[in-house]
Amino acid sequence: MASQSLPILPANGTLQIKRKQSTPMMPAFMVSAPGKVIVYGEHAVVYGKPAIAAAISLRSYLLVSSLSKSHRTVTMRFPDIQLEHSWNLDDLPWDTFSAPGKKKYYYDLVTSLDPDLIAAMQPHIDAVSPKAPAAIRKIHHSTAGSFLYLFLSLASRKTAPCVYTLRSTIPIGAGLGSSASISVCISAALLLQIRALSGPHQDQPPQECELQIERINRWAFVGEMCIHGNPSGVDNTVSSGGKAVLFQRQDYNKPPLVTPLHSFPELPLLLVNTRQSRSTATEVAKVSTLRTAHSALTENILNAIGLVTESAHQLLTSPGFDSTSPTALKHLGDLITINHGLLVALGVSHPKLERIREIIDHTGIGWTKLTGAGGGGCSITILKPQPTTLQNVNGNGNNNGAHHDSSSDESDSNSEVDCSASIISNGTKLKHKILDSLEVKLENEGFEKFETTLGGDGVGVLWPAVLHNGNEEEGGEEIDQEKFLRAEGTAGIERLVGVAGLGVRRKVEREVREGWKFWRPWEGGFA
Ligand SMILES: Nc1ncnc2c1ncn2[C@@H]1O[C@H](COP(=O)(O)OP(=O)(O)OP(=O)(O)O)[C@@H](O)[C@H]1O
Ligand SMILES: C[C@@](O)(CCO)CC(=O)[O-]
Repeated sequence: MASQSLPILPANGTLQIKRKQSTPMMPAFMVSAPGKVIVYGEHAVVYGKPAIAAAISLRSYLLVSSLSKSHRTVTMRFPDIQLEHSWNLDDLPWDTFSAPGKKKYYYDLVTSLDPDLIAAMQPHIDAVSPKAPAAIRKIHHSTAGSFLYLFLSLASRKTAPCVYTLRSTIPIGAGLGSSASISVCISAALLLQIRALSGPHQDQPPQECELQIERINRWAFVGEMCIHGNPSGVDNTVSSGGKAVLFQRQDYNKPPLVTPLHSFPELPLLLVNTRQSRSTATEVAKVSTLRTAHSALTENILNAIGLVTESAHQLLTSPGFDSTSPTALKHLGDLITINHGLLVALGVSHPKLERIREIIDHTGIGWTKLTGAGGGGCSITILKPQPTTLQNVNGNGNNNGAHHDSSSDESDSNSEVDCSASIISNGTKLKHKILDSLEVKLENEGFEKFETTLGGDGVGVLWPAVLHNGNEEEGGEEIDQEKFLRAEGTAGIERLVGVAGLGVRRKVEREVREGWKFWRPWEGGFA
């Protein structure tokens, strides 16, 4: 593996490539970007209200492998959706994308898709999975459209033939920003390939770091537009920058207001996937229909959601905010409950989301809401520091607002039995026991549970795609396409790419990603 440094673009914008030696091909490299949860404010954010969103530790990974010039192809290998397709580089509509008035540059702000460019691209999208069933073809065409629009906008006829292999640990279409995460990966990879990004590297000033993230984010937004039409941009913003943000987009012709929330606590989070698929576009359209039919009412609900977000923001940024204080956590938790109720009123919940909330409420372990577009997808639960007191384990209290109605007796009695059995002095053990019994119960009903943490890193780069695993002498482990494709499940992918994931039961420590570099403006630049 040729050793080659990341391209360096100095502040004055003149491109310099710092290389040990010139090599005919770029080394294989990887980029990775996180999923997100919207903690407060989904749907209302589409109508100009603020939302708070945070990165999670589930991520997408894109491996970029150059081919020799004789290949003349660009290939997507996206096994998560069983998509594999190659285009001949010379057949693509470069002329249309580079025509005067059409050509966009890496530093441009693109806020809408150009119908002429979409039309020029269409025959090449139609050629993708032509025989697949309609529902699958639709998914393939969205992803391929997003990839090709970015590729044709950022690359050029002279771009080296390449294979882009993508795998993600983020459940797709579950409200966790899987599409934004892949758009961020594609945008970052292409910008790195055309050398429009510097770093992340040592001594990178925070402003430059922010500029790089913004550049990736802008193009990721274009990718998001290809996948779901009218995105607010919140998902790609969090996926690019990581941690948590207050996000507001009042004018779609201008960049959104994004305020990083450095004080956002690294909260343990329980994520439950209904496994009920839905499309963000459909859920967003539902709210739009409701808004037309019941405009004043819907406007009030959207305003109320905006107030929920503002209240959380006020608390999170108040002097002396302490995320370990039970009062502060209860405030944030109450807002989760209220926000969920308002989303129910907008009609974007689903019986399966309600069932999950009911099961979790009965354990008293935390506060639950749907996250993202709803209509299925995932719920999030912010965990209480000490989930269940002796009092409510015994059924004498209900500190969670959970309705202990006799119709859900089964979950009640189960959790009571389980909790009673584990009334031990150590609250952590109790929490683990509740989480274990919850997992079984949720799985029995066909749901999938993830334990994760809020507020991690944004986009990262592994350049070249080699992990040293503490042993420089052996030259490291190269991540090639076949290894990457063979890695089994989330654990296999994370092991291969060098990520030690975090769960709610582990101590909150910085995740270990050997060789990976991240733009971290909140730490003064690079890390
Ligand atoms: N791992 C992946 N491989 C290929 N395409 C993907 C992958 N993950 C997401 N996509 C694309 O993104 C689409 C899902 O986007 P959608 O916006 O519906 O859901 P989401 O991004 O997971 O959730 P939300 O936007 O509500 O947070 C898929 O249909 C597919 O086109
Ligand atoms: C439903 C929505 O608010 C969040 C999707 O994760 C849509 C958007 O912001 O683009």
